[in-house]
Amino acid sequence: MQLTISQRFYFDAAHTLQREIETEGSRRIHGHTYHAEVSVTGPRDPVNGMVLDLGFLRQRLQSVREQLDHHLLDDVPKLGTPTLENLCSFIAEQLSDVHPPVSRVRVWRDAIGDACTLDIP
Ligand SMILES: Nc1nc2c(c(=O)[nH]1)N=C([C@H](O)[C@H](O)COP(=O)(O)OP(=O)(O)OP(=O)(O)O)CN2
Ligand SMILES: [Zn+2]
Repeated sequence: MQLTISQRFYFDAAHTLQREIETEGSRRIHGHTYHAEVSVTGPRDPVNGMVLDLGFLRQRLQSVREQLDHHLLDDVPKLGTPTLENLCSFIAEQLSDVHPPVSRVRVWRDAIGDACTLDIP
């Protein structure tokens, strides 16, 4: 039986973005509060009854958060253009050694309802 556990974190960060619409406001440095949810899918360990200790996942998410929170996302190494899409793949890459593996990363901004979901088969 496969089960999915998940954990959320948030970070406040600034960025700029080159776009074809709403160009001026996006090009200026501005900030957002981002929320992220990371899911891990796997079987339960028969001894401890856990897919993965959520405390372990929390520690890993804290180290990802430290790379993003109160940073200018344009300058974060390996992130690329600071879009929701690239934030999903950056977070997944940072957690690529977690076992059982990360099955989904979701990043969203509550203020305007924007969201991106990366499903990892
Ligand atoms: N496919 C994507 N499209 C857009 C992304 C993205 O990450 N992926 N990101 C943006 C921008 O971050 C943009 O700043 C959002 O701008 P806007 O819709 O104008 O929202 P506000 O900055 O006004 O929102 P507040 O959070 O209320 O300040 C655009 N497109
Ligand atoms: Zn923005």
